[in-house]
Amino acid sequence: MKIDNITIRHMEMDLKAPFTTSFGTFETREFLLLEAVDTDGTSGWGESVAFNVPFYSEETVQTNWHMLEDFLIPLILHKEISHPDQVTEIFSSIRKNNMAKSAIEAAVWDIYAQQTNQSLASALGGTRKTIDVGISIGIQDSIEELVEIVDGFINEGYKRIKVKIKPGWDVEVMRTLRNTFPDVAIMADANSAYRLEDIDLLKQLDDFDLMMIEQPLASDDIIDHATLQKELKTPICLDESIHSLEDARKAVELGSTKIINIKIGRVGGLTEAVKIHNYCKENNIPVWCGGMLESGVGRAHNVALTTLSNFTLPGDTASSSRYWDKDIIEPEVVSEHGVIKVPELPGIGYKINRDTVESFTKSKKHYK
Ligand SMILES: O=C(O)CCC(=O)C1=CC=C[C@@H](O)[C@@H]1C(=O)O
Ligand SMILES: [Mg+2]
Repeated sequence: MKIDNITIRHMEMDLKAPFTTSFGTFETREFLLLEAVDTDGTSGWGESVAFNVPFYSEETVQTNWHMLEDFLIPLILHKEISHPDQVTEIFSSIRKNNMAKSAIEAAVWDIYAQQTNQSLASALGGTRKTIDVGISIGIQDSIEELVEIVDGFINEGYKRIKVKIKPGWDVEVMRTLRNTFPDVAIMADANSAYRLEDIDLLKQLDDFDLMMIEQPLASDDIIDHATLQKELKTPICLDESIHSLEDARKAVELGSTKIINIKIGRVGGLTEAVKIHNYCKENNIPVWCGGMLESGVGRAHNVALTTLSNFTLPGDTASSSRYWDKDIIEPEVVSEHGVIKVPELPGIGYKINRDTVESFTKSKKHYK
């Protein structure tokens, strides 16, 4: 395989409903969409999950464009690639910038799967033909509103409910949800909104039989999470703290986490995501696939990754229609009763609607 040209598109899609986390509210989703074309004309697609603001991680749409244009694209264009695992090696001189790297790496995986006439799921070693999925719900204006939204998604059959928490929107919220929905799988995601001093408050969450508390403490911490996990009954799940297999190994060995949320962009691509999956499987740490309000391209990659055997907990990959009036792929990702059928066509398995892509394109640039 040899990448002949790459097109980057700065996309902006309106979210059907604002999504609020402990670090802010999104009403639209800006992101970079990347198309890589092999010398034989095969197109592969990847999506960077970086936001337009550096609040989830230090990467943004703008930093991504700079890294792709000035460093990553020049490293990979016209280079002979025999397997997508080589992309991580090709990029090894570039520090971090994982979301920018993963946009290209995921597109290369898409090309490879098409050229080897297999689904991306199979190319990654996945075996599942369907995947169970949950839903992630942002912070609402009132607990009553949240209860109504949760009720709706439970009726749609989502396998687990993830709600955002932050100081002032936590214990009462989770108590109400647990009292209203005694048998539903519920988890909380704090996005680093707490400190170790909040330990007494966080221990109150142990009363609600949550599946996990995601990233309660600082986004670059594993030490305080290890201290906190010793005090909590509820398993801690790390998201922002885990950028690589090495981060995962250290966190598991320290006892900082009992579950890991794998996000392809956060860890630099599918190759590293599979390595983290395999390590966690060997160490009896269940994993699930986190979401980043992706378009259908990133959503398709998440579906493929979630077919690997140790993705035993429902992830965030809900239906396209949860986020978008119209997605950029056909068919859209559809979850029926919390189950998504894994496409078996070669590559990501969904067709890109180029007209819809153009309609959401703010700007684009072609690199040969
Ligand atoms: O529905 C999804 O795509 C998941 C949304 C979600 O929970 C998140 C998206 C992006 C950053 C965070 O706010 C949060 C997460 O940490 O998982
Ligand atoms: Mg999270």
